Amino acid sequence: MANVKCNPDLVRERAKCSFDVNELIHLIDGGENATKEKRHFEETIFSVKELQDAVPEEYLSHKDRYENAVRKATILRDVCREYMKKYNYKPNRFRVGHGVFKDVSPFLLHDGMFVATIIGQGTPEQQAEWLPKAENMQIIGTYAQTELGHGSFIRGLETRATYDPKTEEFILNNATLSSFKWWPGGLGSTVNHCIVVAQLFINGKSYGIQPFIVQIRDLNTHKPLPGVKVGEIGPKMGFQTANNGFLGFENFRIPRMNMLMKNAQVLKDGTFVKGMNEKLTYGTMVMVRVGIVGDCSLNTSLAATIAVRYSAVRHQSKIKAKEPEVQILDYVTQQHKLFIAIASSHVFRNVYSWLSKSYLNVMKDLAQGKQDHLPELHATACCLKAVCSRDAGSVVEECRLACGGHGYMTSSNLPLVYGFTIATVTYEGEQTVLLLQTARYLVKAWLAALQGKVLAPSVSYLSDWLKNDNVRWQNTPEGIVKGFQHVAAGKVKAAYDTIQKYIKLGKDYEDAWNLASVQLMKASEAHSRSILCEVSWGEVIRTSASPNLLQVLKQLAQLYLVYWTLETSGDFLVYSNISKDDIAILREKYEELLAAIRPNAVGLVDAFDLRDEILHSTLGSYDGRVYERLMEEALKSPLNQESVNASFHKYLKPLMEKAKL
Ligand SMILES: CCCCCCCCCCCCCCC/C=C/C(=O)SCCNC(=O)CCNC(=O)[C@H](O)C(C)(C)COP(=O)(O)OP(=O)(O)OC[C@H]1O[C@@H](n2cnc3c(N)ncnc32)[C@H](O)[C@@H]1OP(=O)(O)O
Ligand SMILES: Cc1cc2nc3c(=O)[nH]c(=O)nc-3n(C[C@H](O)[C@H](O)[C@H](O)COP(=O)(O)OP(=O)(O)OC[C@H]3O[C@@H](n4cnc5c(N)ncnc54)[C@H](O)[C@@H]3O)c2cc1C
Repeated sequence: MANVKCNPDLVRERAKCSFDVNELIHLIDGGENATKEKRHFEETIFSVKELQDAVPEEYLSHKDRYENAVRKATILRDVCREYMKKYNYKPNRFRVGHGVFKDVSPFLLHDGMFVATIIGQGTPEQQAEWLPKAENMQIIGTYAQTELGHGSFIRGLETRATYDPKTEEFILNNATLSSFKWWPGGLGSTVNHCIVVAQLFINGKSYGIQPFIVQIRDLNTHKPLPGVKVGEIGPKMGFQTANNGFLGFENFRIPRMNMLMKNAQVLKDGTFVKGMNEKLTYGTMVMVRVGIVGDCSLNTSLAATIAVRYSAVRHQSKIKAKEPEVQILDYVTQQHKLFIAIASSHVFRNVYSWLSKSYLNVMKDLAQGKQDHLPELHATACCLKAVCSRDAGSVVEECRLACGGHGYMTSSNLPLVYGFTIATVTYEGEQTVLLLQTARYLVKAWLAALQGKVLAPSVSYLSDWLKNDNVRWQNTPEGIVKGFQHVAAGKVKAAYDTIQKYIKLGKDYEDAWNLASVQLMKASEAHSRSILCEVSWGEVIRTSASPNLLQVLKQLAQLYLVYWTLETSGDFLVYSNISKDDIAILREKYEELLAAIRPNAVGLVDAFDLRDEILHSTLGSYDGRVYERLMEEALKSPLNQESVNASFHKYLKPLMEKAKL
């Protein structure tokens, strides 16, 4: 990239960077070698001509766009397969996926949830049967859980799997419209198999929801099998190429061994054998929620790179009347909009890495029959997924708005990035629903703290606060982290007290919970923010990097802490010992941090190392040829391929002629 002829502003920006951009790239990737491997892989993918679109996708019809996405998905699969064989390298398909599809691959659910559920929910025998076929794409699948009538409340799912001991089969049925599966990615026209989450019935008795692996289309003709009704759900806000679909069954029979039985089993005679914990059936969702935190880091870095580079190139208005128009990045309000995006991406990455380790530890424990840490993992993954996805959506939208009118152009790619980022707020557990899951855990933890019990590490601050809620405020990163814990503890206590108040007024627990649920949700958010602050600050101070880089990483981490303290200063005034003077000091600190980060802004986004092919943006490319690219892309419009459009003769001319009469 270094030899590309760049916009002079970007050249100047790069020259003033105070740290070694390559050092940060290696740090993000996990080492110099990892960067080399990543770049070699990406070079290979993006040099495949067939993966490059001649016409921007947005000009294609819904159908052509889908077919083009499937075409590219299959080529990408082949290239990856060869590459993995040759180099024994497991690539990050999500990163290149943004480049290849711009939007979402119709195989996303195959990779992200179908294969993962076979691994997580299948017995060794079932894995041996299905996994090789799924991994080498002999079968293509998705994860079909949500229905028209139920998504959040999965115990309310209506699809039925009724066991027939005579034939040793399950009979799948969707008797009502609301029971139809609705949303699964790839289901519309791509997949031939599904994980179907259905209510198990044996001898008229319900045994809760269980996962079943179901073939829905003929492998040769791709026709839906008899008894299967399947189709696509139509255009959405984003995810246009994900091929989300609907599905219903009518007396559709599958063999007994198609119930994934790692956790619970149905024996031949219809005996149901309960698993260690029925919530393990929800395991794939926990894994994906962890992954989404990492995805939030990637999505945020895409938007930050586009908006920061554009802001360095774009000149508009003046700060001083007699001086030239400035780069819009010099407006402190612009820095306020954008630097939190850079900082958030680093925070999400660090927290993702921490959360993934917890996830893997809990999986190891579960394999040995230990489930003590599962509730903590579930609670932590829920609130982090909810808050990170919401933050990422807001950050991406702020970056788009920060690009003014050009940010509204599809060719900036910011509308698409927003489309797939904001979807993460809803899928894999709607944000409020997940925050309230964490709130259940927090309320229990609070009760345990009141009883003097030892709490799990992520909530131990509740006990500390109970012992001493009068800690002096300190304007240091550690002091701010403590402050976030005080806010969280104060909010948990207030929500708990509110529940108790309603119970004393004669409400039952469930109604009291609902009445207090705004507070519970806010407590959960505050708990999540305290984890984000504590973990990300902790990771940064433990980072081994050169002094110059470490200084910049600390500035970003501090920016995150100070930004969120100021954003939630009302909470700090209520629940911590912060004073108005402390807030004034933090405001000053915030301005200092923006100024300190300013010279490194372009270097910092360069360090995300997102190739132009991944960014897909007229505004964000490495060379900064913004106006040239905007014009080049505009000229690709089909309306610009003709000097006069047929509508002139058909409609406009007759209209004008009528007006003459
Ligand atoms: C740089 C790296 C990038 C990497 C990127 C990787 C990205 C990966 C992407 C992969 C592909 C992504 C594409 C995805 C597309 C979208 C897919 C989907 O959306 S699939 C459908 C997802 N659906 C949901 O998430 C539904 C949400 N609802 C639920 O999870 C549940 O209904 C509920 C948890 C909200 C409630 O369940 P319910 O049974 O009603 O439980 P209770 O409320 O009664 O709680 C009982 C008890 O159980 C505990 N619990 C609940 N869930 C779990 C769990 N999963 N694990 C452990 N424990 C759980 C809960 O805490 C309660 O405990 P208690 O002690 O009683 O308080
Ligand atoms: C782009 C996209 C891709 C998807 N892909 C898949 C897929 O591949 N497979 C699949 O199975 N599903 C998929 N889904 C479905 C997704 O998982 C659900 O839409 C999601 O879990 C939310 O459920 P819902 O739609 O029922 O929302 P609802 O629960 O109906 O939410 C509507 C409102 O009700 C509120 N609400 C609901 N319950 C409660 C409660 N207990 N307390 C307080 N408030 C509540 C919510 O907070 C929200 O404000 C996808 C969805 C999207 C948008």
